[in-house]
Amino acid sequence: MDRPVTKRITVLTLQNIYREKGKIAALTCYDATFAAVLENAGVDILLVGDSLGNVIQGQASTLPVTLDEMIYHVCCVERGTHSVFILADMPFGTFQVSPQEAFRNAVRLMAAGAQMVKVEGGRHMAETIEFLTCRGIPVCAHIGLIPQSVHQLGGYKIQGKTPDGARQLLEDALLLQKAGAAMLVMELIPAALGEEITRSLSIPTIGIGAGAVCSGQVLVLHDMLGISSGTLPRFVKNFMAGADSIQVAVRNYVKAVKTGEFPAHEHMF
Ligand SMILES: Nc1nc(=O)c2c([nH]1)NC[C@@H]1CN(c3ccc(C(=O)N[C@@H](CCC(=O)O)C(=O)O)cc3)CN21
Ligand SMILES: CC(C)C(=O)C(=O)O
Ligand SMILES: [Mg+2]
Repeated sequence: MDRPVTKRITVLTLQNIYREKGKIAALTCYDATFAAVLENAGVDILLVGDSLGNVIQGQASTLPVTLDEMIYHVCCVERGTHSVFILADMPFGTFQVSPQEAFRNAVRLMAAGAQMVKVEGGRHMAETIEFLTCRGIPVCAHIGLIPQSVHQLGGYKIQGKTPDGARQLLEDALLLQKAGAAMLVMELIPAALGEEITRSLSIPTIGIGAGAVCSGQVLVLHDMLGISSGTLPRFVKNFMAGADSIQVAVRNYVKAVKTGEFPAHEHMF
């Protein structure tokens, strides 16, 4: 017999958690050992994020990360796990030129073991999201602070602060859902806007600095383990404080997300 296509949590499992109003706990992950720890601790989604440029490679931004590097880390995470859902970032420059080029590049991440790809950007990504979705590749959209545009945004600043900015982000979210996005990451936006977008959509929203009323939360693994260098964004909580192992810290994160205890007021804007 063939190797089973997946014994994993699927996009349907995520939709079920969402429909039953449960919370989705996601963390970034880049290697097989952490992947096994996170899977055993009950994390629902492992995001192989291009934040690996920062935390693995020591880069100043996510911009230098290549598709081949992303593929290598997706393979590592896939090998370390058997049940968790694997989401992979499309790195800078691999999906912006055309829907066709985005499809070719997304295929390589899916072949490496990703179950969904994530693309940064608002309404201008709608055509690409529709192109991929219609051809069998589930897509997670990512709006708000989009780190690949850091040089355009002028820093890692909160987005959607003005009434006009907030309205545009809500419109983006609705257009990306209409284009077929299966999920939406919202990064660094006011909590009230995160709530408004979450209530306006019928797909799960995953927040990072987007307040408590999201369908789920994500953090960079190294940030929540308290081992990242430099000053951390306010939305980060160190779950190693008061935990005596990484396993316990990750379990506490999953519990805190599922109960709605994280994020608390001090992690919001
Ligand atoms: N380790 C790590 N964690 C991340 O969350 C992360 C990365 N790397 N690399 C890519 C981007 C960059 N991110 C960042 C970086 C800095 C802030 C930050 O300092 N934000 C300020 C907000 C400033 C404002 O109010 O506008 C903060 O206080 O949180 C936020 C997100 C998120 N992503
Ligand atoms: C912070 C999350 C959402 C991400 O895109 C990444 O880790 O690259
Ligand atoms: Mg990313």
